[in-house]
Parts: sequence; C-alpha cells; structure tokens
Amino acid sequence: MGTVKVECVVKEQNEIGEGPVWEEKDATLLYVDIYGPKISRWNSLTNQIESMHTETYVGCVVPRRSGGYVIGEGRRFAAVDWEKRAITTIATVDTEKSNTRFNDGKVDPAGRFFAGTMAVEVRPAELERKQGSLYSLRPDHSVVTHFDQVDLSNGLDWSPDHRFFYYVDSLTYMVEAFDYDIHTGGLANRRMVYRLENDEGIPDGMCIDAEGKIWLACYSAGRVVRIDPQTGTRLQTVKLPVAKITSCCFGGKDYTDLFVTSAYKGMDEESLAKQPQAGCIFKVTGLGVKGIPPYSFSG
Ligand SMILES: O=C(O)[C@H](O)[C@@H](O)[C@H](O)[C@H](O)CO
Ligand SMILES: [Zn+2]
Repeated sequence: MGTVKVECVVKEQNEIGEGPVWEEKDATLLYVDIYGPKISRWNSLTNQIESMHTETYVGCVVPRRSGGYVIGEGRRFAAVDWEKRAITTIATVDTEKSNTRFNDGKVDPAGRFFAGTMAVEVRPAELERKQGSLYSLRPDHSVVTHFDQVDLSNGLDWSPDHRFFYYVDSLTYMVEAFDYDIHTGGLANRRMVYRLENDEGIPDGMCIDAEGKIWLACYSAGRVVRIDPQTGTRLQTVKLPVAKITSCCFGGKDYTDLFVTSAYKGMDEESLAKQPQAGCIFKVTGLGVKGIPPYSFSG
C-alpha cells in the first residue's frame, strides 16, 4: 500500500453533494447537489464543472445505456436529456405521501435502478420516521417496492459476485446485507453486517471495491471507513478535512482513486469558518485497491 493522500478536487461547494459516479469515457465525475437542486459533471482533465438544475430535491443520478441519465428526483424516476437540459417523468413513487423525496440510488449489475426515499428533513438527520421505502426501476419502466418502513434510505451496492446487496438506512447506524437474486432483482434474508462505533457518526453513502470490501461515508464523522462484510470488522479509516462526508465512488485511471462527496447544509458560520472546504469533493489516492466500473440503467 502506498501513501494515502487526500486532495480537494471539486472546489465548488455543494449544500449536500451526493451520488458520485465516474464516467470513464469523458473522465468526468457525475454527482448531485440534493438541495441545489442540481446535477453536475466535473471534468477531471479540464477542471470544468457543468451543471443543470432540477425541479426539486434530486437524490441521485445514474448513467443510462441509451444516453443521458436517470434521476431519483422528488418522488419520481425521471429521464434526463443532458444535451437538451430536459427532464421527463418515467415513474412516480410514494404516491400516497406528500413529504418524501428520493435519496441515494445506484444501478445493479443487470441494469436495474435501485433508489430509496425518506421524509424531507427538518434538520440533518431530523425527520418524520418510517416514511421511506426502497424501490427499483426495471428496464421496462415498472417499479418494484422492495420494502417500506425506512427512516432515511441511503448507501447501497452489490458484492462483486452479485450474490449480496448491501444497504444503509442511516438511522439504524448499521450496514445491512441481503441475499441478492441477480436474475429477478429480488432481496432476501436481511441481516446486519456492521454497526457503527460512536465516533463514526451516521452511515451515509457507500461503494464496493474489487475485493468485495465496503467503503462507507461517515456523515458528521469526517471519514470514510473500509469494512469487511464477511467478518463485520473495520479494516481502515481515511480521515477527511470536513465533517459531513456523504458518499464515495471509485474512478480515475483503473478505478484506483476514491472520490468523496461532502455537505455544508446545517453548518453554522463558526463551523463553516473552521471547515472552508465543506461541500467540496475530495480525491483519495494511494489506497492500493480498485473499484468496480459503474453500471448504466438499461431501460
Ligand atoms: O446525504 C444524504 O444521504 C441525505 O440526504 C442527507 O440529508 C444526510 O445523509 C443526512 O442528513 C445524514 O443522516
Ligand atoms: Zn446519502
């Protein structure tokens, strides 16, 4: 393992930066600012940022195989035509609720788009409980509800062999696992794999590495931790210069860089003065592991 280095690469601050996805063909990082509300792309070669506003809170954005993106925005899955800056509804969820919104989401190895909802927060991590659900959007645009009673639907990813699905409902302070059926997209046998320690704050976004270990963003704890889901142990801690760490993904050459998003929402003047990079995106190098390229929605 080389020397771990943390560098601030995206200096434009996001209220809640989230959902990073590496786009290999353009060497860009795609992400959202949930409260922007906007979708952005940072070009790692030119350092330019391109953004487009959405109508309401946007929890996640993923690439679409046929071009453009799909987002979990408000209570809808929607298609984004990036060139035309146009958004069109694909499907609506939480139809009997009025105060929920999409949060984190990701595409499974078969091209289904999984994303969860939560009640809109009064303050960070303060919200009406049990209002969220986990959904997936199938390639035929039908929606599957996997479960409800979620407090704050957050990070998710699949094991490299596609046999397990890992999931975070932030207010459980755990990472959970399910058996995953890649043929049907079905989840079974929910169990805990890791409980956060007190100084690890609130579990937020996550990503898997090529060795099947989980990189978990620790909101309010200024760190990303690497977890072995087989043993339920923490293998490594990477500290960042800001507290509100929201998510991470691998990217860059050979997927060896870890990109880490952050937020400044809910911080007062004093803490903002102490953490002038709150809301920026960081690149961690020298970890000695690789990630897995992201999947695109196949519908
Ligand atoms: O980034 C997200 O996923 C949420 O939308 C945020 O609101 C934080 O996670 C939350 O406040 C911490 O618990
Ligand atoms: Zn999150």
